[in-house]
Parts: sequence; C-alpha cells; structure tokens
Amino acid sequence: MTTDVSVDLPGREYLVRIGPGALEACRPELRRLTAKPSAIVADEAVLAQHEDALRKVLPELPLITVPSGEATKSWQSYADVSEKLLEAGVERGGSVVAFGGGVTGDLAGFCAATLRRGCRLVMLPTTLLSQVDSSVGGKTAINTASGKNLVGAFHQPSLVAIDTSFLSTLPKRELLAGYAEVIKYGALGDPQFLSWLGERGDAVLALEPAALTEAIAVSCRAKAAIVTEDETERGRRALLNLGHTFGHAIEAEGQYDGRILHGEGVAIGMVMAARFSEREGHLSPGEAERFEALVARSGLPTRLADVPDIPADPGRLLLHMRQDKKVDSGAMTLILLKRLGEAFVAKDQDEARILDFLGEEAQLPKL
Ligand SMILES: NC(=O)c1ccc[n+]([C@@H]2O[C@H](COP(=O)([O-])OP(=O)(O)OC[C@H]3O[C@@H](n4cnc5c(N)ncnc54)[C@H](O)[C@@H]3O)[C@@H](O)[C@H]2O)c1
Ligand SMILES: O=C(O)C(=O)C[C@@H](O)[C@H](O)[C@H](O)COP(=O)(O)O
Ligand SMILES: [Zn+2]
Repeated sequence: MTTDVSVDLPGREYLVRIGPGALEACRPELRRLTAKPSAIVADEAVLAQHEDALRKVLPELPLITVPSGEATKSWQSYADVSEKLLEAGVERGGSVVAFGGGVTGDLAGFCAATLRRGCRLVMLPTTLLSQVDSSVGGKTAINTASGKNLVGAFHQPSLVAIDTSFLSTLPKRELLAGYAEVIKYGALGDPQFLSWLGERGDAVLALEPAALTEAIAVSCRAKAAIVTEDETERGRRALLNLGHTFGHAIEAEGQYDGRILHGEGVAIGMVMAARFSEREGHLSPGEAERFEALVARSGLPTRLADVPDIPADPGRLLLHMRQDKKVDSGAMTLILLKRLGEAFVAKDQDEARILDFLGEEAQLPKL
C-alpha cells in the first residue's frame, strides 16, 4: 500500500510515491524514465545491503558507487561521477538514478543538472532524511572549502520513489538525524503536526508503518506546496531553512568528517533559532524551552555542548554564517519563530546581536 504526493510545478510535475514497496510500485515509471541510456549512482554501504532490491527493478543499468558520508559531496566526487556517467554513455534523454541518502541525492542531482547541460534525475532515497526532505524539491549541491552546499543547482527530479522498507537497516543515529527535518516541518508551519509528533513521534522512530508513512507524507506534502510556490527560494522557500544557518555553521566547524550529521546540526540550529527568537521578543517566554524539550526527548542534540569535540567558537561560527546563501547585501537573514508552528523570514539581522547570542550559546551546559 503506497501513498502518492505530487509536486505540481507547471510542465515539470512529478510523482512522489511513499510506503513499503514503493520501489516495486514505480516499476513502469522507472522503465519509462530509463528507456534511454541511464545510470545509477549508489552509496556503497546502501548497495552492500540493498543491491538485490535495486536490481529487481533496474536489472541492467550501469552502476557507479560513491563512498558513504558527507565528505563525498565534494568537487572531486562531482568530477569523478560526472566522468563515469559520460563513460557509461548517459544521454540527455536518459536519467541519473540516485540510490542512497541525501549525500548521494545531492551529488548525483548536481551531476544530473550539469551532465550534457542537464539530464533527468530519479530519486530513490534510503534514509529518513532523504525520504522526508532532500529527495523532493530540486536542491542539489556539493560542499566547498568555504562551506556547505555552496555550489549547486535547482534541478527537479522526474520521479521520487520513497520505499520505507529500506529504513529497517538504517542506524539509529541516522534515523534520528532525519527526524530533525520531520520536526522542522511541524515547527515552521504546522502546529498540529508538531503536537501529533509529540504523541506519535515514538511510533515514527520505531518505524511503525502507519505513523512512518504519515510523517513522510505530511513532510513531503508541505515541501511540495512550498516548492511549487517558490521553486528557487526568492521568498517563502527560505522557511525550509529553519535551523540551517546555525546548523550549517556547526557542520562546517565539524569539517564534514562525521562528528556531526546534517540533521543533528539542524536540531541544534532549530533550538538555537527558537532561543534567538525568544531573546529578540518574537517568541513568548518559555516556548524555546518547550521546543528544546520536544527535540531532546527524541534523543537529538539541542546545544553546542552536546557536540563537545566541535569547537564552539562564536567568532568562527559567525564567519561560517556569513557564507549562508540567504545573506543579502552583506546582511544576514535568519528563519525565526513567531510561535511553535509558525516561522518567518527575518532579514537584516544585526551581527553584533547574533555574536552576543553565539557567546551565550557557547556557555550553555549540556541539557
Ligand atoms: N537537497 C535538499 O533539499 C536537502 C535537504 C536536506 C538535507 N540535504 C543534504 O542531505 C545530506 C544528509 O543526508 P542523509 O542524512 O541522508 O545522509 P547520508 O546520505 O550521508 O546517509 C547517511 C548514512 O546512512 C547510510 N545509509 C543510507 N541509507 C541506508 C540504509 N537504508 N540502511 C543503512 N545505511 C544507510 C549511508 O551509507 C550513510 O552512511 C546532507 O548533505 C544535507 O546537506 C539536502
Ligand atoms: O529544500 C530546501 O529549500 C531546504 O532548505 C531544505 C534543507 O533541509 C536542506 O538542508 C537544504 O539543502 C539546505 O539548503 P541551503 O540552500 O541552505 O544549502
Ligand atoms: Zn536540511
């Protein structure tokens, strides 16, 4: 039994099919999208566990593997994978099929966006994070020496098959990292979903099929609605960046070596955004604490002190934040909260106040 969500971008509509068995259920669409020369880009650890399931639906496509981990979103991998896709003869009318988590999707997606100036992209996400967020919406990117996702393109997929059965082998830490992005959808625009997570979050994390499919479908629907309205982040799409300006800065300090995962950075970043919102008078007193409790209850980190092997140097964090793509004429933009379940885009933020705040955050003890 699968659930369908559609992303209704005019002329570039695509299907997001969610549930156990979604991969099999997309067989006809996959056949059509890979009828012209195509290739799969797969995370090597995912392939080691799930090659049979992949080969059942795509038996003959050439396969390019990439190492697991954030360091793979690099110039080097972009060059290697692009050369291999060309050697495999992938044509403009063919597809690059991404099989793995957000790292594989972002990298393969960027290769697809630029290969022969753009070929099709099919997303087969295998982590909770990629199933609720990165496989939908068309952001593709690699990291550079200056920071996170700084070179990339908007390139929408032609199909997203979210087979939740892959999650059975996902390590708990990775599952939790994906759950941070689920919480994000509640926090940024859906207070009912946030309350629902308070009640059913444990069931989602226990991979209870109904709760899991519901959480993924709500997240994908929310993302589809925002992306349809503002594909290239001129306005409202920036809400999807809740927690990311702080989170990406922490990730950059962690040098993408696995000390902090993207979702963990987002969890800390969202709680920091809540605390900063309260400090600036946007959020009622006590709400940031309530939000922190909700995030922490799942087992996610919420403070800089929770990642002790990453330096919490306010000045360095601020430097990373200056590279954020939402910076406008040199001024920072943050996504802040009016209430739990309603975010807004706060432009022209005062750096001195942010720096003070980062100093306070660096002093906070573990929860
Ligand atoms: N494009 C977007 O809109 C968007 C949105 C959110 C995040 N992202 C990006 O996504 C990336 C994070 O993605 P992620 O959290 O999926 O990480 P990931 O791709 O690194 O996968 C996490 C780990 O899980 C392993 N794995 C994947 N699927 C598995 C499975 N089914 N069973 C066992 N192991 C499995 C991988 O080998 C890897 O070690 C970051 O680079 C982030 O910037 C992009
Ligand atoms: O799709 C979006 O828009 C998002 O912001 C989703 C984020 O979860 C994701 O991490 C995205 O890659 C961040 O985008 P960036 O533009 O800040 O690099
Ligand atoms: Zn994210």
